[in-house]
Amino acid sequence: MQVEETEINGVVGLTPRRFADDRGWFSETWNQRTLKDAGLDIEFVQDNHSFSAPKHTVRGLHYQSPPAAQGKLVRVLRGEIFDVAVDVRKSSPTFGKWVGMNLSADNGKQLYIPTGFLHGFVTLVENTEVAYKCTDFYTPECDGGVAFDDPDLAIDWGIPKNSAVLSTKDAAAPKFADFNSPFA
Ligand SMILES: Cc1cn([C@H]2C[C@H](O)[C@@H](COP(=O)(O)OP(=O)(O)O[C@H]3O[C@@H](C)C(=O)[C@@H](O)[C@H]3O)O2)c(=O)[nH]c1=O
Repeated sequence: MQVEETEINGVVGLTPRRFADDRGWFSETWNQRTLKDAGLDIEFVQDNHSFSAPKHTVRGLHYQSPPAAQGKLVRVLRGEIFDVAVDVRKSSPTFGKWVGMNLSADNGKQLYIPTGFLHGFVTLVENTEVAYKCTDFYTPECDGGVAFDDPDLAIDWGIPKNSAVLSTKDAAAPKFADFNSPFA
């Protein structure tokens, strides 16, 4: 397991080893003990899988408030995404800053995003499937969002202006300035 720190404390890139042979390859995509040894002592309770048909589908930026805050371990089963985490921990020196990583079926990379972050991704190719493990259950009453293209966040999604494909909910998401972070 290759562990890659990012510019934001707590957000970590992980690349599990792939054992190649004539058939293809084998990889442990999640091993609690290996991650504990790497400093990530996490318990997951829910696995999610989403499929996005159009290229440039943006899902995010999303969060669940405490007591249902979710840490997420994200990877791509088919296609490619640019995965983004925005630090919204009020006491963090990097509050409001974002970090992004290309995750693809080919590169096998994973991004761990702890609680206290907004999370979103853009698909870079058609028919992209994303899988992620969560540390708490889906709790709609704690669900919230912030506009992915908020100028205050200035996230470089790497896609042409106005090309994002959004859900109705995400298209109406509040501004970052109107978001009162629930994360201490
Ligand atoms: C997230 C989620 C959604 N749903 C349902 C609610 C709704 O009817 C349908 C689609 O939900 P959404 O539009 O919220 O799905 P989506 O926009 O894919 O939301 C996800 O985006 C990424 C970026 C995340 O980080 C996730 O935590 C989650 O917020 O699925 C569940 O049943 N369980 C879940 O865990």
